[in-house]
Amino acid sequence: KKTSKAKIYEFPGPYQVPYIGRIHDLPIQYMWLKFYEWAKTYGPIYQTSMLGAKFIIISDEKIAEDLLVKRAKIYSDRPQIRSLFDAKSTYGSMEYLPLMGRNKYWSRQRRFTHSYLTEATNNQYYGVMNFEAKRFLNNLLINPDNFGFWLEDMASKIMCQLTWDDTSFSAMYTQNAWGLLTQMSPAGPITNLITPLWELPIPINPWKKAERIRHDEQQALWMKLLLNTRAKLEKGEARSCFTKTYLQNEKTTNLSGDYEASSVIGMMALVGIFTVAGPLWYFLAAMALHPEWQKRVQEEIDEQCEGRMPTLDDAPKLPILRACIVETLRWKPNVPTGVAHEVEADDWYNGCFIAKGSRILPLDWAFMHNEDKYPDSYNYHPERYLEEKWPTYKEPLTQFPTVKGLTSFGFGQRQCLGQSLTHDELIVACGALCWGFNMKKKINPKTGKEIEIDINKSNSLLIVKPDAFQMAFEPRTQDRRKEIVHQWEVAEKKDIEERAEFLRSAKANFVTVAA
Ligand code: HEM
Repeated sequence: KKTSKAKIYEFPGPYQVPYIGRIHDLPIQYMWLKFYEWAKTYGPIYQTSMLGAKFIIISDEKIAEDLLVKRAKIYSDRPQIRSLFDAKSTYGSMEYLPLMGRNKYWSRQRRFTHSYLTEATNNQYYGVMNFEAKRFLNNLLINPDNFGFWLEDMASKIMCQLTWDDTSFSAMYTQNAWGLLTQMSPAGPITNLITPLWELPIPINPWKKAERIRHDEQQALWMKLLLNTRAKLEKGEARSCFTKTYLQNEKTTNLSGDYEASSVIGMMALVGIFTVAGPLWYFLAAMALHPEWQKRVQEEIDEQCEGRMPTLDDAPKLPILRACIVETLRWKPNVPTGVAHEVEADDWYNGCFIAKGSRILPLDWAFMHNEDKYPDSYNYHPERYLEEKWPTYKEPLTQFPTVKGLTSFGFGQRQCLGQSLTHDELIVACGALCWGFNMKKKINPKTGKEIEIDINKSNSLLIVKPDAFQMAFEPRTQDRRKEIVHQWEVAEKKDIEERAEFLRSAKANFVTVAA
C-alpha cells in the first residue's frame, strides 16, 4: 500500500470486501481449516479482517515465538469478546482470567492461579486424581455406554474437589463450563461475529438478555460456594481446598475481596473441565482405532507397575503411555485456532506493518500439521517420540515425551497455567483406562459389524471435543474387573469415614472452644 509519505508494506492475505472484510466466506464450522487453507496460499503470516477487526494469522512456530514471546511486552493483551460483559475487565469486572486484558487484575490473578495450581501439583493433587480415576473405572463397569458423561464428570469432579471440597454439583458445573465456553467462542452466539448486533436495545436483544441470566447465575454460584466455605471454616468444619486456603490468607493476598476471589477460583475450576476432557475423548478414540498401541501401553503398565493401576509416581517409567497421550494432543489439537493475543502498539515484522489493536492468532492446527516436524501429520504415530529417526525424538525418555511446552498451550506471558495439571490428569486417567479395560469399536448387534468412530466431526467452539461416538469397554480380565470394584469400594469407604471423622472432631473442638 502506498501513502503520501512512505511505502507501508502489509502482510499478504485474501481480498477484503470493504467494511465486512472476509466475514462472508469464513465458515463458523471448523474455522481453523479455512485459516489453514489460506495459510497455504498467503504464507506463514498473513492478514485478514472481519467488520473492521484486523487478524494476523501465524502458522509458523518461529514467527509465533518472535512476536508472542520475544516481543511479549506489547503482544500479550487480549481482544474484546463481544458477547460477554467486560470480558477484558477493562471496567473492573475481574471475572475471566484467561480473557482479561493485560491489566492489574490479570497480573494478580495469574500469580494467584499459578501459585494455587503449583501447590496442588507439588502435593500430587492430594490424591484427588487417583480417587476420581477409581470412581471413573467403576462407573465404566456399571454403565460403559455413558463413558462420555463419566469422563467429563471425572474432570469436573477433580476441579470441584480441589476448589471447594465438594463434588456433588459436578454435572451441573460441567454445564456451566459449556455455557461460558459457548458464549466466548466465535462459533457461539452470532453477536461474536456480527458484533454490532450486541448493541441493539435490550428489548430487542435476546443475546444480551440470555447472557445477563447466564452471567448472574454463574457469579451467584461462585459467591455461594465461597460463602459456604467461610461458614464451614468459622465452625472449624472446612476441609482443605483452594477456597479455604484463600479464606485463611485473605488478609495477605492482593485480591480485592470475596467477589474477585470467588471469580478467580470459580474460573480455575471451569477452565479445567473441557480442556482435559477433550483430549480424553480423543485418547479413547485413538485406543479403539489403534489396538496395537493400546496393547503396547497395557504391556508397559503391566510390566512397570507390576499389576497395579499406575499413579503419578510411575510416569517416568511409562514413555509409551506418555507418547500416546502427547500424540493424541498433536493429532487432534483441542484449541485448534489458538487463543488470540492483541497488540498494544504499532509494530513491524519482516518489513511489514502490524497496527496497534491487531489480533494475532497462533494457529495451532497449522503448527501440529507441520510436516517437517511431524511427518505424516494426519496419522497417529506415537513412535515419533520413541524412535530416534523421527524429528521429535528427544531423550531422556524418563522425561520426554511430555505435553508440557506444546504449542497448544500458547505463548509468552499468556501461556497456559494448567500444563502440569493436564499432564498429570491425563497420565492418571489414561493410565487407569489402559490398565483396566480393553477399548474397542462397538459391534452393532443387528448387523454384527463394527460401528465406525468418526473422529473428524467435532464442535467448533474455542475448545474442541469430538461429536459423541460409541465404543465398547471390556475389563481386561475377571480379576481386573474385581479389582476395579474393590479398589473403588475401599477408596469410597475411606473417603466417607475421613469426612465423618473430620466433622466429628470439628464439632467436638467447636463445643470445647464455645464452652
Ligand atoms: C489440553 C489442555 C489445555 C490446553 C490445550 C490449554 C490451552 C490454553 C491456551 C492456548 C491458552 C492461551 C495461551 C495464550 O494466550 O497464548 C490457555 C490459557 C490458560 N489456561 Fe489452559 N489449556 C489446557 C488446560 C488447562 C487447565 C487444565 C487449566 C487449569 C485448571 C488451564 C488454565 C489456563 C489459564 C488460567 C489460562 C489463562 C492464562 C492467561 O491468560 O494469562 N488450562 N490455555
